[in-house]
Amino acid sequence: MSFPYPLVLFDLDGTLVDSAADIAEAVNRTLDELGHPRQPEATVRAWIGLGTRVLLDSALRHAGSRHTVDEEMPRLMRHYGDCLLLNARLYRGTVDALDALAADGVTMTICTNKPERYVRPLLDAMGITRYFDGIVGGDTLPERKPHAMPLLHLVAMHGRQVEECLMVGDSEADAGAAHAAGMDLVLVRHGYPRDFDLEQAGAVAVLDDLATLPALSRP
Ligand SMILES: O=C(O)COP(=O)(O)O
Ligand SMILES: [Mg+2]
Repeated sequence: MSFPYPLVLFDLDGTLVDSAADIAEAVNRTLDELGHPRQPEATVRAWIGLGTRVLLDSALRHAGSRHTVDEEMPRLMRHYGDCLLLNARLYRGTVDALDALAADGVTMTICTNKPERYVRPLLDAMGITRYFDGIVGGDTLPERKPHAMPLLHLVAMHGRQVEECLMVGDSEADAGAAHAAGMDLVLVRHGYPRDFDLEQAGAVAVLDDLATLPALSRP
């Protein structure tokens, strides 16, 4: 193996899959049904990354809604499932990176804040399920990113030490979780980073294209 980390934890939305248009459509169908104005995708992108409760809470607050997250989660989840595969696509370089790492013997997992039941259907539709050995979603464990728990769960599942593992993500949640776990971090520039300076996040690399990931060397 030439890649310096035998276990890689990939974030999903904004890192491997460009899913913002579908998430925005799910939010907009929800807002529409509640009588609130639809929002541009650019606005919704800033609400992605901390899980679907934060997504809905952000949308309802932005709309000045009297509806609550607890009441309206089932509505959002219905639309989320309906919209999951409308426009989703892999980022350029994703398959190249996964192929090269797999050929090198690297074990790969998914560590996402997306609800777990939507993760595998999305991976299946993108044709990349076979690369991953272990999936943790935003509702799999009691804590989600930026907590360290989902990362440490995957590390333990594979019997690895944190020092042997790399988190690859796009957002503050990924950076926060990696730092909390004491894990090295790579960030991509093509995702949904909210109010967050990728260059100042303590990443070992910030990539324009995932295809360059397999050439990463350790700091
Ligand atoms: O669902 C979210 O909030 C974001 O999902 P991610 O962790 O794959 O970026
Ligand atoms: Mg992400």
